[in-house]
Amino acid sequence: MIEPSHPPAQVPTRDSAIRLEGVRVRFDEHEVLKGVDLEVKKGEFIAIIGPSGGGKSTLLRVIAGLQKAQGSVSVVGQPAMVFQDYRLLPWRTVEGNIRLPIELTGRGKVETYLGMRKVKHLYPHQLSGGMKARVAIARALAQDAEVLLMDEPFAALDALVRERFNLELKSLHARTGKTIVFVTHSIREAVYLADRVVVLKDGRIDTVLDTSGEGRLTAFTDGLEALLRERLGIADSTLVEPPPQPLRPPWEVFGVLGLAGLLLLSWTWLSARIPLFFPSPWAVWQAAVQNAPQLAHGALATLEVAALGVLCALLVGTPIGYLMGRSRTVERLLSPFIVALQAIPTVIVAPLLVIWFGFSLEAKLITTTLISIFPVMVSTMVGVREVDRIYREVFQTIGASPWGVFTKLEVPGALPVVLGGLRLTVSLALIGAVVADFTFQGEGLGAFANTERLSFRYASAFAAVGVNVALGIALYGLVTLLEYWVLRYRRR
Ligand SMILES: Nc1ncnc2c1ncn2[C@@H]1O[C@H](COP(=O)(O)OP(=O)(O)OP(=O)(O)O)[C@@H](O)[C@H]1O
Repeated sequence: MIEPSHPPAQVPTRDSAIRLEGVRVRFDEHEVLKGVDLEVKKGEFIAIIGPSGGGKSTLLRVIAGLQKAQGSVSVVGQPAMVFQDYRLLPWRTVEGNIRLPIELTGRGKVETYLGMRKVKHLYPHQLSGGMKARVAIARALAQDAEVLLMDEPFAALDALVRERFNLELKSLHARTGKTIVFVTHSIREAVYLADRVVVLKDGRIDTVLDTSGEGRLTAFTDGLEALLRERLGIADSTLVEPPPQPLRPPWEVFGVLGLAGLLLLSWTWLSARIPLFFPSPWAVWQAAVQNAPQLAHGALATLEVAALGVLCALLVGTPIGYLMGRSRTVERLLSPFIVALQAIPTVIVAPLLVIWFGFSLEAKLITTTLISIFPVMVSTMVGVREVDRIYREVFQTIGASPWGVFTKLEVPGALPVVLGGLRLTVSLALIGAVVADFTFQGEGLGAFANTERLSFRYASAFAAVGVNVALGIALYGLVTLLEYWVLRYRRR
C-alpha cells in the first residue's frame, strides 16, 4: 500500500490553494529545504526557478505528498503532477494513459486530448518527446485536480516546440483556471507564463517577483524571432505520426531449421555406430507410426498432468512470489525454505508419495508442482519488485487505492517477467509429468517409454521421448504467443 508521505494536509484559507510554512527537508546531513514559506492563491500560476540542486523538485514533491517534510503543508485536495520524465505507463496506449486517473478513482474527465486523439491507439514508445509531454499533461488534466504541479515538463523539447507548448499552456490556464506550480530553468518561460516567479536558492526562497501582465504574446510574435518562426513554419512537429516499421525477414526460422537438420545428421551418424542401443531417426519414425494410438493416448495423459501442474504452480507460486516481492521480511523468512524445497531431489521423494497418497492424481500433481513451482515464485517476486518506484509515485499522486495499484500497475508491470518464468515452468511441468508417470505407473508417455525400454524396444521408447519433446516445444510456443500478445506494446 502506498503511504502518504506527510501528515494529512490542513485545509488552506478560503482563497489560497497551497500554504507552506517553515517547510524543511533533510537528506541525511544535507538540508535541502531550509524553511520555505509560500502561499499560492487559487487560480494562480507560479513559476519556480533557481540553480540546479536548489531544491525545486523537492519542494514540488513535498506539495504532491511524495516527500516527507517538517513544517506545515496545506493543499486543496490531491494535486495532479506532470513529471519531468513523463512516466507514461508503457503497457497502456495514449488513451489508456490519459484515462488512467478516471479508471483509478472513478472521478475526473478527459479534459482534452491536447491534439492526441488521432493517435490515441499508439503506445508510449511510438511517440516523440513532444507527444509524450502532451499525453502526460492530458493525463494530469484528466485527474481534474484543483492544483497542477509541473516539474520541468518541457525541458527535453526543442526551443520551437517548447514555445508552442508555452502558448498552449497559457491558454489552458486561462480556460481551466487551475492553480499551477511550474518548475523551470528558463527565465523567459517563467516570466511569460507565470503570475509570480519564485526564485529558490540554496533551499530558501530568495525572491518573489510579480510578473502578471509580463507574459505578452509580442515576445513571440514581434521582431526577428517572429520572422524566423514564420520562415520555419508553425507546423507542430510534436504531432507527426512515426513511420510504420518494416517487417523483419524470417531469418531466424531458417536458422532454426538449419540447426535441426544438423542435429538430425549427427543423430544418424551416431546411430550407425551404436546400432543396437541407439536407433536411427528413421527407425524411431517407423516406431512412432506403428504406436501412434498409444503415443497419442500417452501424450494426452501427460499433457493433462502437466497442465494441471502448471495451474497448481501458478495458484500456489504467484501469491507467495507476490508477497516476497512486496516485503523483504517475507522474502527473508521464506527464501531458505524455498531454496531447500528446490534442492530436494523429486525422483527420490516421489516413491515416498506413492506410500503416502497411493497411485493417485494428487501424488502426480504434487510431484509436477514441486518440480515446476520455483520459476513461478522467483519470477513473480522479481517482476513485482521491478515495477519501478517512479510509476508507484504516479499512482500515489492520482490517489489510487491498493486494489488499483495491484490491478493497473503491479499485475501489468510484473507480467513480462512472470511470463518469462512461465516458459521455464511449462517445460519443467512436462518433465514433472513424465517423472510422475514413471513413478506412479500412469498412462502417460513416461510409463510407455519405461515399458518399451525394459522390453529393449528402444525405437518406441525414443518415439515417446520425441513426442514429449514436441509437446514441450508446443507448450513453449503457446507461452511465447501469449507473451507476444500481452507484450504487444513493446513491439517496434
Ligand atoms: N531522495 C534523495 N536523497 C538524497 N538526496 C536527494 C534526494 N532527492 C534530492 N536530493 C538532493 O537534494 C538536492 C536538491 O534536489 P532537487 O532535485 O530538489 O533540486 P532541483 O533544484 O530540482 O535541481 P534541478 O534543477 O537540477 O532539477 C540535490 O542536492 C539532490 O542531490
